Amino acid sequence: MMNIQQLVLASHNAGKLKELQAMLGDTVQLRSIGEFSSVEPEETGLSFVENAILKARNAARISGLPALADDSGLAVDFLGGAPGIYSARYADGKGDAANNAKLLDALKDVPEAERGAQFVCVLALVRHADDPLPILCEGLWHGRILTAASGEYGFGYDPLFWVPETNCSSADLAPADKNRLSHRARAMSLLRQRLGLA
Ligand SMILES: O=c1nc[nH]c2c1ncn2[C@H]1C[C@H](O)[C@@H](COP(=O)(O)OP(=O)(O)OP(=O)(O)O)O1
Ligand SMILES: [Mg+2]
Repeated sequence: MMNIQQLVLASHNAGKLKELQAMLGDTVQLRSIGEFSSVEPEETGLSFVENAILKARNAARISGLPALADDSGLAVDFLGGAPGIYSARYADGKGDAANNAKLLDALKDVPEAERGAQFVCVLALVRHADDPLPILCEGLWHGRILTAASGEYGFGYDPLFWVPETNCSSADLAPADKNRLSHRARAMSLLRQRLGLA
């Protein structure tokens, strides 16, 4: 459908770059937007889709390359879907450790049966900054929020996300296993199909 050898990844998150590049293999080279600019666009959208498109357009504009963006987050049932699109900013930009501490606190004394959550990932690919037809793919990953952190791999909320199918946290999973099961893996599998790479 589209022949892309080089894509700029519209993300300043090294964890995403690593995972997405591993999923794409070596037919597509992902270049980080960090090579072109250190300014992060404000994520003003009200949905994962809007923020993914906004980040992709911004990266395509800055780099002159086709751009892929990943907007993702954690939607917790007990919190009505929060932090959702605000996951990265949950503890006011103080980073992953503060986000995780705030989440544990928000779910203090909440019983296991009410600790359901899903990771959400939307990938948006634009051929150029003004592309009128971005390619959009989404993936969900269902799990539960643990009562204490576990695991060393991954990034973000991984130490708190219990994965039922493997009976461990997503930070306990070896990277190759997370990259087969995750919300990002599901979205990327759809994107590969759309691009004729599957
Ligand atoms: O597989 C994951 N494992 C653990 N945590 C995750 C995952 N996927 C997303 N997350 C969390 C990290 C961050 O708190 C938020 C994404 O926020 P999001 O704005 O999409 O990414 P970001 O600001 O880190 O980088 P950027 O916007 O430059 O791509 O959800
Ligand atoms: Mg962000």
